[in-house]
Amino acid sequence: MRDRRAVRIPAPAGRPQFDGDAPVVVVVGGGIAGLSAATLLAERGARVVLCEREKYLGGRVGGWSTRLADGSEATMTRGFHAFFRQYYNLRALLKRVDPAGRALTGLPDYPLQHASGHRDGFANLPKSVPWNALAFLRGSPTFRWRDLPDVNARAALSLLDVSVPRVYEELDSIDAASYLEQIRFPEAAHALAFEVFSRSFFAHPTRMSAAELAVMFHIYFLGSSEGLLFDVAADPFPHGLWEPLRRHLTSLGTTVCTGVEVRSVLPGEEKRYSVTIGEGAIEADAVVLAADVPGLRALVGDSPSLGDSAWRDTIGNLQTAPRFLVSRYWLDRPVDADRPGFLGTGGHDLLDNISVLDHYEHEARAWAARTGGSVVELHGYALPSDVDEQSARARLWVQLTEVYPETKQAGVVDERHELREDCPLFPAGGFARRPRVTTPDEFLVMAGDLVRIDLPVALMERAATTGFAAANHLLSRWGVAGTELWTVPTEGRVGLLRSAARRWRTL
Ligand SMILES: Cc1cc2nc3c(=O)[nH]c(=O)nc-3n(C[C@H](O)[C@H](O)[C@H](O)COP(=O)(O)OP(=O)(O)OC[C@H]3O[C@@H](n4cnc5c(N)ncnc54)[C@H](O)[C@@H]3O)c2cc1C
Repeated sequence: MRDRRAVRIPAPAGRPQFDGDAPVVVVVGGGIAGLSAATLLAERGARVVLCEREKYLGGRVGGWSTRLADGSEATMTRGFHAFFRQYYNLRALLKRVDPAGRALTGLPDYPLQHASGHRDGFANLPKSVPWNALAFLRGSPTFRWRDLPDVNARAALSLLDVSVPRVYEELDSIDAASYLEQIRFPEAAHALAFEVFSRSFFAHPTRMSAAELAVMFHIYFLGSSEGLLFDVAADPFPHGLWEPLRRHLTSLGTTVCTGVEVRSVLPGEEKRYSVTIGEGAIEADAVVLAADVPGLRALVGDSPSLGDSAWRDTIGNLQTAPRFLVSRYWLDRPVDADRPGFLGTGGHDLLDNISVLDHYEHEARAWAARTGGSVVELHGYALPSDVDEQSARARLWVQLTEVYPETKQAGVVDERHELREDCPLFPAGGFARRPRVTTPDEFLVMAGDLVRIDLPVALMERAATTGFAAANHLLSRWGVAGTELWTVPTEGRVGLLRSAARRWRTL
């Protein structure tokens, strides 16, 4: 159930559908942002062409078939994803093809384990703020009451009064590491809760905006009653999520093209744009750019008449976070039965989390039941530039054996590794320069987790929210109704804490 204080942004008004005047819209990118935009536009009757460079949909949440050394067919994916309960807009997208909510399944907790042995969790906390935070503090071995006098209350209070977008004015100029130092949280707490968060943005805290970290804190701690509990995909992403959505789109008349790269968007002859796709071109009335950072930079670079020079500079200056490695192992024996489906890890050299897929995903569970083995995935984010792929793989494996010692004896049936560098970086001072949903061209819009929208949403939910917002913008240009959006409250929800923070701010 949605937080009762969640905020509804009403749908832009208009006629319910296009009637005989449907425009052609090309959506560039078949990740969550592109799929959200394409779905809403197609549902309103636009003639949508969705173009995705990879052979699969889902972007960074995509997956593909692979044959393992033992002859089994398996699905490799871009890696474990947590679908938090406050991802209202993403869930609205998935509901189109999964009305009963079977595609996602809950994990009981979000356990975090530090190399020193401390372990925290978020299960069984009260739902209301601030009792959830107080109960967490009471039960946490990492946050000890006796450490609290050392905390810089003034700096920490700004976390209690996060208001979006104001928090970007207050904190975007400093990086997350400096901010964490100002707060002076106990070291283990700092490493566990906050570095884990900032690394979930694929960046080391020194390279990430403190405002982005504070927004995460708001979304998952004090801003929403859903907290840090999440669901995972019960089936590999393509089977459970994206192929059903592809069928939904096709049934609405959308042309879904995978394995094709959009190379440029140029002025059209009969319509506003001519979109170059592979060797051909399509004339379009509007374009949604829902590509990742490298794709956007290349596409805009090859589309000289698109936007204006300030906007083109913004796109040209977008940065990606450092490389990250996802390693999946099919092992010849199980891990201990009490290992959680997902474990966040802190204080290790490269390892950020471990998931045991056969503990929650049907396909992996079937493979494990058939072979007596297990399927384990390791993530290492923000890899240092001097670490090559081979040594990153080796170090992640060693760290797995330290956290789950039973894997020392395991034989590897097969393994797959994905080393990528395609997540956006949100550096300190970068907020004002982020691209927005609207662009200097009225019928060119943007969507994606890199796109600025002044709501407390992040990652997959930012992708879905900006995707719907981009479609809303185009639809309202044509006088057609859009969709409502939802978000967790845009500011701290406990009046007392908010006024304390404000008082400190004015001192
Ligand atoms: C390992 C990993 C773990 C993650 N874990 C979580 C998590 O637990 N929770 C969470 O909320 N988020 C998580 N994320 C982040 C999440 O995956 C992203 O926020 C989200 O998927 C972004 O969606 P998007 O549509 O904005 O971009 P993308 O998924 O990157 O989609 C952009 C698409 O555009 C395509 N493209 C680019 N250029 C072109 C072109 N010229 N022509 C055609 N197509 C093009 C790309 O191939 C890509 O498919 C994780 C990411 C990774 C990598």
